[in-house]
Amino acid sequence: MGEIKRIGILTSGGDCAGLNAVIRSVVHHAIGTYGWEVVGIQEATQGLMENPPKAIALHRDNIDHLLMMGGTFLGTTNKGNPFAFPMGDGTVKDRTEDIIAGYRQLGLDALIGIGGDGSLAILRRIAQQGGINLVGIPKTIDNDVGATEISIGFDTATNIATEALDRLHFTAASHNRVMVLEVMGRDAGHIALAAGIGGGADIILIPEIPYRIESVCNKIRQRQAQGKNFCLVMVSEAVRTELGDQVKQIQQFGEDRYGGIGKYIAEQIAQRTGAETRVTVLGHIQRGGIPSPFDRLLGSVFGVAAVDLIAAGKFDHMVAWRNRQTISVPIEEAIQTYQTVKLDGALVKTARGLGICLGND
Ligand SMILES: Nc1ncnc2c1ncn2[C@@H]1O[C@H](COP(=O)(O)OP(=O)(O)O)[C@@H](O)[C@H]1O
Ligand SMILES: O=P(O)(O)OC[C@H]1O[C@](O)(COP(=O)(O)O)[C@@H](O)[C@@H]1O
Ligand SMILES: [Mg+2]
Repeated sequence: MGEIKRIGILTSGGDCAGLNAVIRSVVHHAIGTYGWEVVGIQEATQGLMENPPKAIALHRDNIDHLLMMGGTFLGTTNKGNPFAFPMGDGTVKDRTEDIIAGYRQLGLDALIGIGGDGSLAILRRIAQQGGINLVGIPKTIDNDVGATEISIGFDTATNIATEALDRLHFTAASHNRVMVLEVMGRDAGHIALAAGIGGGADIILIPEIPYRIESVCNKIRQRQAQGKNFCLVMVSEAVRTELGDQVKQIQQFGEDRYGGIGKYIAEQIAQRTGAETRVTVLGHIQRGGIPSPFDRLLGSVFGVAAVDLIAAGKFDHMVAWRNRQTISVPIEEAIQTYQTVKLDGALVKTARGLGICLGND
């Protein structure tokens, strides 16, 4: 391995709280401990495609405010597949060589990629083709990256979803309404389950557990019989209709986005129970805002660990959190084991123990 002098860092996929804390941590450790230079690549692979590549030098004197800043000040992308990149004239082009050329032009010896399953798979493929020394850091509010117990952004998103449920609680009780809260998470129900338990939901629907709408309605009737005329229903965005149809919104660039299942569930409840229902779609509120103390901590921990992996020459690995410590795992292992909610796991048992309806009772 050649001597490391200059490393790049980029954020990829959906933004989340805690990304800036990672960047700050990398800059401090790489410069302060190892004396390397650090280059911040803007807008992930899209910044590397440009000529000259979009990047800025990062120094220790202008990063202190980053710890408590949401989003990613480097920018990110979660659209425009680089292997079939839309060129604007209706054609698509494999931009891998352009991205590798951008990396070379910046004179980098290694690259830290902060991303989720999709980003890490993309970055790994490019790194293998270009001989790039890649180290990964897991981030995503969805917490669906395998091989790590937790990723950057999940804690903040869960806090926000919990707070939303707290707020809905009072207005639900005041008006005797069934309040449905739809949260993000893609195909994993981690946010819904964790925030649903933390916020005292009566019903939690996640994509991993097929539900019957009558089971949901029975829970509402049961509460009514106990004199509780309001109900809090947490629904994860990728939950399907009872017939198994996926509710999606097609957006720009032909990309599918989940959204709308909360409305379907609320309508079904209203029709079958006569209850007055309202729907809140939490949306990108979950991704924004100030990082929680835990995400700042995890970001700091992962940043230092990733720099140490580069120093040790342990490339094609991702830092991970397991059993109260940081470890490194092959990126391949992380992207091959998409992490959904375990049906026999502690949180499902907890929800059932609390009498929360998961839709299949
Ligand atoms: N460099 C990239 N260019 C275009 N799309 C990307 C890029 N990185 C990730 N994506 C897309 O963004 C979406 C989310 O990526 P992912 O990495 O899973 O996000 P996260 O990293 O937040 O989990 C996926 O559909 C993925 O294909
Ligand atoms: O910001 P967009 O493009 O609307 O994407 C929304 C999606 O991104 C997320 O917020 C985060 O997903 P990733 O971490 O995989 O990017 C999902 O929960 C949600 O389905
Ligand atoms: Mg993802």
